Amino acid sequence: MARIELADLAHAYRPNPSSPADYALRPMTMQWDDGGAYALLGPSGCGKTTLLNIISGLVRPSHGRVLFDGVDVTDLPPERRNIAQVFQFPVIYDTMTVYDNLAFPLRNRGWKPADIRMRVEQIAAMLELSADLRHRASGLAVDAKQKISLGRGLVRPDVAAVLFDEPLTVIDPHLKWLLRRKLKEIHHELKLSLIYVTHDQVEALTFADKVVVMTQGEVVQAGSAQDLFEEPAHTFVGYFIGNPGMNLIPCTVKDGAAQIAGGSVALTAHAAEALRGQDQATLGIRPEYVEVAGAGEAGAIEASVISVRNLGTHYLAEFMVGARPVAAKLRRMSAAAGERAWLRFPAAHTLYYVNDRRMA
Ligand SMILES: Nc1ncnc2c1ncn2[C@@H]1O[C@H](COP(=O)(O)OP(=O)(O)OP(=O)(O)O)[C@@H](O)[C@H]1O
Repeated sequence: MARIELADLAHAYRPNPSSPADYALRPMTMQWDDGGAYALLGPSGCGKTTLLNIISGLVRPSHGRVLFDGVDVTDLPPERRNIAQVFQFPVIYDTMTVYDNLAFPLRNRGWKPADIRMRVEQIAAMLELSADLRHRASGLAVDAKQKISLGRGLVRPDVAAVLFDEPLTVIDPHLKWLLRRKLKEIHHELKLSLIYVTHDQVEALTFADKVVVMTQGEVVQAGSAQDLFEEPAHTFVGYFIGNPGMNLIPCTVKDGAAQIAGGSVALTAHAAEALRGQDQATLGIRPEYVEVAGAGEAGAIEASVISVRNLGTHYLAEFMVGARPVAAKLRRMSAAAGERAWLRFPAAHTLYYVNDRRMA
């Protein structure tokens, strides 16, 4: 296992990039700790696969360096980087048995047959493939084949890291859920460094200890599920994580308050200090923390109720505050669509952004 550092890394597929939009990856410096379980999360086209391929050596970055345990590997080809990579679709030898598929990476490195047997049986048991070890891979369903691919990625204990690029795409939803949990258990047991690429927030948040969120070629936050939920560092993290995502409401900063559509939300001393010198900001609050106040209550914002849905465990209500929609998840909801309501944004859960970055 290795600590992976990306030092001032950037990548453009086109020659002579001149504007930020020409880069598939914008300049980044970051570190992936030895033994960590990471997810790389972001929408299609944000640069996840490019970043993964730069770590494995399939793509050479146009700027910056890649270091494994402090050693510069930027110019090393994939086969000399000691990385295992699992792709979206199974990459296995159809004519071999499941056992031989799993044993292949170990035989290649000259392991003794008895050691191979022990390791293959351990990995097969973890992935519930033990009963299939003697079967030819060609006869198996696609999800069993993908389990073999996962096994081949995990079988070598000496790799710098195992990289997964959307590995559960071909797996049916129920098995997907089980395999995600399994991969997490395997991570705790084998202590491998894992980087798991996905565009699915549930997949990322259930698998990883640390989720690295990307948008438009940029890493905008790396943190635990709780960090991303409670304190999104960037408006993109706010609305991408959560269902529905964070409410983001433009406001005017004036007289110690955030002014929105005729109402005002008092700033804490910390927020007032952080927003000093700004006259415009964006107020962010998750639907989980929006509260309904009494009519005309001090500090409450007037809104119109657009829709209310009873989802069994809670109500999902949509309001309009001025021209902005605001979603709320509420335990109780007495107002109906078309009526007025007053909303309260508790200071402890109200964040402020300027140019998409969190200030307070
Ligand atoms: N070989 C290539 N040549 C030119 N442009 C590329 C190449 N590969 C990717 N790109 C571009 O780089 C950007 C990032 O692509 P990348 O595949 O890394 O994103 P991604 O987040 O992995 O997306 P997806 O989830 O759809 O695979 C996209 O604009 C894509 O069109």
